[in-house]
Amino acid sequence: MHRPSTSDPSQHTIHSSYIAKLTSHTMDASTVFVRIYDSLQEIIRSTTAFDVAKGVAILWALRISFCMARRKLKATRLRGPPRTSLIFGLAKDLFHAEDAGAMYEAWANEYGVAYEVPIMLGGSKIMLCDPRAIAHFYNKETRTYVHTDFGLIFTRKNFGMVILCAQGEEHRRQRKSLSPAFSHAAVRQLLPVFYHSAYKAKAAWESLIDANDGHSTVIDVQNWLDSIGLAGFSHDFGSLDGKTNSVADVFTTFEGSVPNSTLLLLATVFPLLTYVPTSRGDLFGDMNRTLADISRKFLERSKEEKEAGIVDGKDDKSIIGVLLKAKDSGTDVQLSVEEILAQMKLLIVAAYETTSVTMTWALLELARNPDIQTKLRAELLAFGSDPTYDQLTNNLPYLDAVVHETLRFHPPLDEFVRQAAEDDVIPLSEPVRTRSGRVVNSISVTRGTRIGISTACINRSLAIWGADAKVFRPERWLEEGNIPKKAQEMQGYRHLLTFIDGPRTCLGKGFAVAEFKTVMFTLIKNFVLEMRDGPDTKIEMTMGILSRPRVVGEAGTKVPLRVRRYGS
Ligand code: HEM
Repeated sequence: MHRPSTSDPSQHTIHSSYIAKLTSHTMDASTVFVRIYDSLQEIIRSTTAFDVAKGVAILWALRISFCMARRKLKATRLRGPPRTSLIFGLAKDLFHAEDAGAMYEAWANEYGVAYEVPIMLGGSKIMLCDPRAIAHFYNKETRTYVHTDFGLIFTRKNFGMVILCAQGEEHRRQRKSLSPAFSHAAVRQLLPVFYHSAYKAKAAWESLIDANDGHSTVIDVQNWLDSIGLAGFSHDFGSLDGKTNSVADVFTTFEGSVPNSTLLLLATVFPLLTYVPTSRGDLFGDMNRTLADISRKFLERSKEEKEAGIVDGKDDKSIIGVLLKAKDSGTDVQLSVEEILAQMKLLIVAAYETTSVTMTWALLELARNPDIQTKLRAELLAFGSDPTYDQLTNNLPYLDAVVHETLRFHPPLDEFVRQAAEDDVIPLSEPVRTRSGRVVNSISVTRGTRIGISTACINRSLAIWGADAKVFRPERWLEEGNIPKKAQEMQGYRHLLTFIDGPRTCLGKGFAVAEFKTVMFTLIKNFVLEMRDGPDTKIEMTMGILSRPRVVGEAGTKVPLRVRRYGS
């Protein structure tokens, strides 16, 4: 069908005749409304995709010019690295970098603890590498500093209305309803579930060794789905039994699927591009459907069990049990069924991917640092039987040190970008020099400014963690006064930003640390790990849902280690 463009003069005549009709008579309100509606319909009908694109481009250019003008007038203009591309700024260089944290650290050394990085289409983001600035930022999260439009659209598209994209009061409400599932008391009750999973891994590894020569074998160690399956949903995903299952299948499909960087980076400026079909987008779609299906089944099964009196609602401490209680609570923190389903999908991904990547790194570090592994095993063997929750927390200092050194050295989520919802002044603990050469102790930012924090940079920074920051050295957590003053100024969980800080700090960090320690206790006590191809084996980063380590030359995300039964 022929669709006339708005540049067609006849169309302008139609519009002006409508307006003339609207203004030349005295009409009642409903007639005016109908005519406005009709004229809007007419305009929409006569608008082509090209017109829409033109309109969006003009609006976008106006918005950028307005923001830039405001920034010029009100914001502190910081120094920073030059752009390498007119279109992408430095965004592509950072996207493809093996260690973006190291790039941010080098720029902090050159330009100071707050600096500006050019990104897409003339935009920029301010990076904060200063404890005082970061504490201020996290104090104001969810109100002054909020998700970028892209972050919101991406999360909503892939998970729905989950806590990750809620802001302000809505975030507080969702957090209050989820918190009971993650209290110390709740995690303490989940400990037997974590041990059950760890023992299943142990049994699986033993059978693999027995099937080989009875002493050792090579095992790909990235396989940890059961814990979250059991603890979160009173459900055994069964991946350690070697059964196939749809959740594990979905995660596996992401192995090696690299996002289209151009499209992804453009979507940070034009968030609607998130909806352009891509093969990775299809994987997210599949994941979403599978997780929605599984979550719905969990929900139905839990309801049936509760109704049949199999599980006492009061005693069901699994995450789904707590979510169901929130649904039925009748209080202001009540969650709708759709919200529960969305949170469940998010939790499966948030809990599984992050914990699994971190544990893989821990096993890798122990395999390439045999002295640390031997020292850890000595502590675990001396302790003897399986520790309780309190003993895991207080009585195994070297295990605690290994876990926290892994969290410091390998944060699975390595950068966060938010945008200012209002103008603000960010205080600094040390002065920086601006573009005009002024020395300032605080920086003014205007509404819309993007603010970035690189966890990888902060956690491994020489300026913050001292001369041995780039070495995996658990001892730093044990020696009196060994955490440098600058690192101590860094708030967050044990001075780390791995779980970020403020109102959005990871709800599952107690869960993750307890699970991590239980698994390490069981496996390192019973097995000796070595790099399959010797201590110099190269590791590289690849993509799963998050970026993950793999041994160079392996397919997918494989980390094959030689696993020997301890004492054999
Ligand atoms: C080593 C493991 C983990 C790491 C490093 C980690 C890290 C994080 C980080 C950085 C955030 C903030 C994300 C953002 O605001 O953009 C977060 C949020 C969250 N995490 Fe974790 N996480 C881990 C494990 C878990 C586990 C095991 C669970 C649940 C069982 C969990 C549940 C959550 C939830 C519900 C949020 C949203 C909190 C909110 O928005 O208020 N996480 N996590």
